[in-house]
Amino acid sequence: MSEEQRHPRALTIAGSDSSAGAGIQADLKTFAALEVYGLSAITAITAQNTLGVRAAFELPPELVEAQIDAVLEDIGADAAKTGMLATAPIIEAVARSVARWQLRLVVDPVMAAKSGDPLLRPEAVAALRGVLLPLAEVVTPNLPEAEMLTGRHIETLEEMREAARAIHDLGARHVVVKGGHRLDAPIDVYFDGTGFSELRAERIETRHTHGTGCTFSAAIAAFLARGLAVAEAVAEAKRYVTEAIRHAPGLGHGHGPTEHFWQWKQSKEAQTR
Ligand SMILES: Nc1ncnc2c1ncn2[C@@H]1O[C@H](COP(=O)(O)OP(=O)(O)O)[C@@H](O)[C@H]1O
Ligand SMILES: Cc1ncc(COP(=O)(O)O)c(N)n1
Repeated sequence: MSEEQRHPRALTIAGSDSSAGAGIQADLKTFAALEVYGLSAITAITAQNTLGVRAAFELPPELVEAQIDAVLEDIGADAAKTGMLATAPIIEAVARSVARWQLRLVVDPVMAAKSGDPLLRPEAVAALRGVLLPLAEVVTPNLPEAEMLTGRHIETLEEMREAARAIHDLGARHVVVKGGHRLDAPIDVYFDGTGFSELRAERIETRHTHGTGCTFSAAIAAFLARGLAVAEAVAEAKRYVTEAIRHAPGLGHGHGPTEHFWQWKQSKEAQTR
C-alpha cells in the first residue's frame, strides 16, 4: 500500500465561521493538528466573530451533496463529522449522502453559537432527531442540545445519564452528553448502549471556549479515522479539547478561539533552546 493510500482522512460537513474559531475552520485545524487529511463540505456561510453571528447564508442542499460526492468519489474518508446543518433539507441531503457512502459519522448537533445566536432552524430539530441521529456512530450534544433532543431538563450527572440513554434510544450508537455548560467541573457522560462512564477534566477558567464542541467532535472523527475504537477516540478527544482550551491565544472581545498547534509550537521552542 502506498503512503497516499494509508494516510487517514476525515470529512467535515459544517458551516463556515469567519472568525475561524468554530465550524469548518476549527474542524480542519483539528484534523491537521492530529495529522489527518481534512476534507470539507460547507453547509452555510456565517459572518461571525467572537461576539456573535451577524449574518448567515444557507447553501442549497444539492450543493452540499455535490461537495460530499466530489471529495468522496475521488479521495474518500475514513470518518466524517457534522456541525452546523442549518435547515431540514440540508439534514436530509446529508443523511442521504451518509447512507450512500456508508460513512462512520460523528454528529455534533449544533443548534446555537456560544453567543446564543441560532445556527439551526427550530423546525429542523425533528429532522436531526429522526433522520440523522439513527445514522450516527457517535453524537455529542451539549446540555441545551440534549435538552432539545430529549425534551427534558438536565442538570445533574444522573439526568445526563438518563438523557444519554434517551438519545441512544433515538438510534445513535454512542452518546457523549457534554458538561461544558455546567458551572462546576466539565464532566461529560459517555454511553455506549450498555454502560456509562465519565470523561473528567479540570475546568479551565476562561471565556475562550468558541468552537470547543466543534473541536471535540472533529477530534473524535480524527481519532476514528486513525483507527482508534470509539471509547478511546472519545477519551483522546477530551484530552485534546482540554489542552486546546488551556492554550487559547486570547483573541477577540468575546468568546475567543482555542489553540490547535500547541504541541507543534512546543516542539519548535524545544528545538531553538
Ligand atoms: N472551561 C472549560 N474547561 C475545560 N473543559 C471545558 C470547558 N468548557 C468546555 N469544556 C469541554 O469542552 C468540550 C466541549 O463542550 P461544550 O463547551 O459543552 O460544547 P459546546 O461547544 O457544544 O457548547 C467538552 O468536553 C467540555 O467538557
Ligand atoms: C459555523 C459555526 N458552527 C458551529 C458553531 C458552534 O460552535 P461551538 O458550539 O463549538 O462553540 C459556530 N459558532 N459557528
